[in-house]
Amino acid sequence: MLELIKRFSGGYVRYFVIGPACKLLEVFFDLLTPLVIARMIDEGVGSHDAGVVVRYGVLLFVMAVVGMGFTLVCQKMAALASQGMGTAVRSRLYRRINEFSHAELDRFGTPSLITRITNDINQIQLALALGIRQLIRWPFLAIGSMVAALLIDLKLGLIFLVSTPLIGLVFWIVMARCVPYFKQMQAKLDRIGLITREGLSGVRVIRAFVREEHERKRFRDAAYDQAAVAIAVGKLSSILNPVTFLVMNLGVCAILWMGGIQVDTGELTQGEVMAFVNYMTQTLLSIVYVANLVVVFTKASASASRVNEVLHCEPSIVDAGNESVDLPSSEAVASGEAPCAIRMDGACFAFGDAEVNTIDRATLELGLGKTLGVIGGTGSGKSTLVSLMLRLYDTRSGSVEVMGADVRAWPLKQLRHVVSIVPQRASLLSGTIRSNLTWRDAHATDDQLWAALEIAQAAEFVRKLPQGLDAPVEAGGKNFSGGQRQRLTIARALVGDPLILILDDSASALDFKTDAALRHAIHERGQRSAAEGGLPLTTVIVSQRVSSVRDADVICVMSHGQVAGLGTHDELLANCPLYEEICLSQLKREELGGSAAPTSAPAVDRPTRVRPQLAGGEA
Ligand SMILES: Nc1ncnc2c1ncn2[C@@H]1O[C@H](COP(=O)(O)OP(=O)(O)OP(=O)(O)O)[C@@H](O)[C@H]1O
Repeated sequence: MLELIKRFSGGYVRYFVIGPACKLLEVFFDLLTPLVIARMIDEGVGSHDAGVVVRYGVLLFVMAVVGMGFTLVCQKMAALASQGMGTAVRSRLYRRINEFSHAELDRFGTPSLITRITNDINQIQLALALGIRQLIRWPFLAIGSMVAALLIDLKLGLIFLVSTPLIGLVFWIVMARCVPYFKQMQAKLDRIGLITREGLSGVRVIRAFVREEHERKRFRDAAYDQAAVAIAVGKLSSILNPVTFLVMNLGVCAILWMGGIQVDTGELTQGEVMAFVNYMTQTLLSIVYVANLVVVFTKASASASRVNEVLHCEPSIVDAGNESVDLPSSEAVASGEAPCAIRMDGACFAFGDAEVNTIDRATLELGLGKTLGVIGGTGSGKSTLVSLMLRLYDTRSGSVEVMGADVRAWPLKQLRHVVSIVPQRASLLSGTIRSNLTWRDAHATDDQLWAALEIAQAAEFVRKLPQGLDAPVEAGGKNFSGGQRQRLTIARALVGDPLILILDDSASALDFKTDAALRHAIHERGQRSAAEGGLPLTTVIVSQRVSSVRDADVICVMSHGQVAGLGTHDELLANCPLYEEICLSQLKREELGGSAAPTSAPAVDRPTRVRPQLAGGEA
C-alpha cells in the first residue's frame, strides 16, 4: 500500500497534508466540547444562570459550525486524493495489462485482472479516503480524550487505564484472526468473477445444453464459499461491539459511581464528571473506529499487493527498440533473391513452465506470395504455431523469422502491421462496422474498407444494412451471425495492406462455397498487388477442413505439437499417413487423388523450399 502511495501520490501531496490538518483542527474542537459543556453545567446550570447557558450554547454552536467547515474541507481533500490516485493507479494498471504478452495474460487470467482493476482498486481508494479522513482523527481523539480526562482527575483516570487496554486487547486478538481471511475473500471473489463471466458469455450454449442448473449450482457453490469466509470473519468480529459497549458502559457506571462520591466530597464538580463520561465514550468509540480502519487497511493492503503483482510483472515480449526492418524490394522478389516470408527453424514453445513443449522443433519455410495450409487434429498446436509468427509468444528455443529478420528483432508495431491475423474467435467491439474495420489503419478510406469487405465476402450483407459502414456493432458483435462476424474480422485484417495474412480457422462458420470464394479473392488480391509492383500477399490458412488447405503451396500437418508432414497435397498423400487419414475422414478416396493445380499460382519465381519433417523429428 505504501509503495502505491509513494509511487502515485505525486500530484496529490497537498491533499494528503491539508486533509489531515483540517481533521486535527476538528479533533481539537471535539476535545474542547466536553470542557465547554462542563463549564456550562457548573457555571450555568448549577447556578440557574440562563445567560451563561446561552453564552456557552452559542460557543458550542460556533465550534460545531467551524468544526463542520474543517470536516467539509477534509472530505473534499479525501475525495480528490483517493479518486485521483485511484484513477492514476487504474490507468497504469490498464496500460500494464495492455503491454502484457499472451503469456502474462494466461498467467493472471482475465477474471482476476478484472477484479484487480475494479474491486481491488476500489478497496485502495476507500482506504485512502478513510486514511485522510480518519487515520489522524481517531487515534488523536482517543489519546487527547485520555490525557484530558487524566488532567481533570488522576484517580478517576485509573478507570481509563484499565478499560482502554482491555478493549485494545480484545481488538488485537480478533483482528489477528480476521486478517488472513481477507486475502482469501479476494481470491474467492476472483472465482465468482470467473464463473459469472463464463456463465454470461456462454449463456446461449448453456441454455442449448440445458446446463442452467449446473451453472446455477457452480455459481451458488462459489458464492457460498465466499460467503462462508465472510461469515467466519463476521462471527469473529461480531464479538467486538458487545464487548466494547459492555466495557464502556461498565466504565461509565464506575465513573458515575466514583465521580458521584467525589462530587459529594467536593473534589469534583458535576460538570467535570459529565466531561469524564464524554471523554470515556469518545476514547472507547475511537478504539472501535480504529479497529474498523485496521479492517479497511488490511483489505486494502491485500488488494494493493495484488495490484503491485501486476504492476511489477514485466511483459515477457518487449520491443527490442530496433529501427524498422527493411522490407524486400519488388526487384528482389522478381529476381528470386528475396528472403522467405516465414521461416521457422527448430522452434520450440511451451505454455508457462510446462515441461512438455506445445510446439516441438517446428521447421518450415514459406516463400513470399505463397500459401501455407496448417492442418491437424484438435489441440495439435496449429493456433500456437501461427501465434509464434507474429510474436504473440516467444519461442523457448529455435527461431522464427519473418521476411528474413528474426521476429525478436522486429519493432512489434511494424511486425504486427506486416503480419495480420484473424483469430479463431471472431472478436468485435461495440461501435460501428467502420470503427471495427479501421483498427489497423485509422485513416483507411471508404473505398479501401469496401475493397476489404468484398474480399472477405462481407460487402453484400453490409451493403444491405441501412447505415452501411456506420451500422452499429453491439458488444462482442452479438447483433451479427457467427459467419458475418468472421467475415468482418477477416475484412478488418485485410485493411492496411498486410504482407502476411494468417487466417486461424477463421472461416469455420462459412459455407464451403463462401470459404472457396474467400480464398480465391484473397489470392487475387495478392496477385494484384504483385502486378502493381508491390509485394505479393503471403497467406497462412489454419483449418480443420482439407478443402480449405488442399490447394495451398505448402501444407503443414501438425500432430502433438510437431510438424508431422510438410509438402503439397499430392506429396503428403504419398508420404504422410496422418494427412491421408485426415483426408479420408472428410473426403471419399476418389476425391483425394491427382490434386488440382493450386489456386494460388506462384506469385514469385522463388520456389518454396520444402523440408518435410515427420513426427518425432525424423526427416
Ligand atoms: N493459453 C494456454 N495455456 C495452456 N495451454 C494451452 C493454452 N492454449 C492452448 N493450450 C494447449 O496447447 C495445445 C495446442 O493448442 P492449440 O490451440 O494451438 O491447438 P489447435 O491445434 O489450434 O486446436 P484447435 O484446432 O482445437 O483450435 C493444446 O493442448 C491446448 O490445450
